Amino acid sequence: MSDDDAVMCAGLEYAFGETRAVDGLDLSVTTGEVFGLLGPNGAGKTTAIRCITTLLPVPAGRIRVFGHDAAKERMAVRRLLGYVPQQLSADAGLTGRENVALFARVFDVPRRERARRVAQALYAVDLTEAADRMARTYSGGMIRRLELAQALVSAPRLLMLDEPTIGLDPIARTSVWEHINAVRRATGMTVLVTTHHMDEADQYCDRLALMHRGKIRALGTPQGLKSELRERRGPDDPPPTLEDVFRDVAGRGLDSEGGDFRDVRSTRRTAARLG
Ligand SMILES: Nc1ncnc2c1ncn2[C@@H]1O[C@H](COP(=O)(O)OP(=O)(O)OP(=O)(O)O)[C@@H](O)[C@H]1O
Repeated sequence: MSDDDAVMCAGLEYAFGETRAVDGLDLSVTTGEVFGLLGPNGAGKTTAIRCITTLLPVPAGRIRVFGHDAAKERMAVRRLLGYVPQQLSADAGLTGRENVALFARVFDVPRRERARRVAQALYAVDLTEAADRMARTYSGGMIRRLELAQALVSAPRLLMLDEPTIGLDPIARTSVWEHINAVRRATGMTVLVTTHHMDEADQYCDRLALMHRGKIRALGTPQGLKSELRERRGPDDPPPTLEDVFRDVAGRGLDSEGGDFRDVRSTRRTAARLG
């Protein structure tokens, strides 16, 4: 761990009453990588992400973002990051451009640069043509890309995405990832993402942490995690998938509880807000 890391968490704890949502989390995210945080529902991923964004206080342990202490330098940390939460963050009654402009104001993008930066962010997610339409007319994939533009307008060094592709069809999922990667190539931005989709974690993340009951249980590259399990199981077994790695760590599969309900819940939440 070093202060050059984009994110460093040491001994992080966070409890809701009796529930120890994050329970001694040690984590470091290297500058420039796409880091995936995987885990079943309730593993503590969202809570950890919200502590790193400074939306939740840090009751025990330490978090540094590009060397800045999240407990003592909250504003410095906030200026460095863009955050796309699980919940809908776009306003249906505004156009795409107005939604992004709102974030530009909130994140203090200098007034004279705002129009250009808003247009740039919309262009980066392929929403230039739809920019002046009401967000309520957008598809689910377009809304997610709009939320990405909202997070990108402040030119963050660290982009944090909580389940960015939940409820999207495979084409829209690929499109969201292609836009994330294009911005990353252009800017060198670091990405910290939570996902339930093992195929996405495998394909798009440089490194993964498997989180279970508030702690990291396994850490490595997708290939490294699979190879390590293969070595333990022996060459006669079929080559393990990431799902197998997860089952080995957590005692059950990532998709074995609640996935469908979460998708429905998330989709309904989106529909209710935009409808
Ligand atoms: N506001 C809250 N009040 C009480 N308990 C909470 C609250 N938010 C989360 N929890 C609990 O903390 C634990 C961790 O939840 P968290 O949302 O961080 O997990 P997660 O890994 O992000 O799960 P999911 O994939 O469902 O979002 C769970 O047991 C959850 O029920």
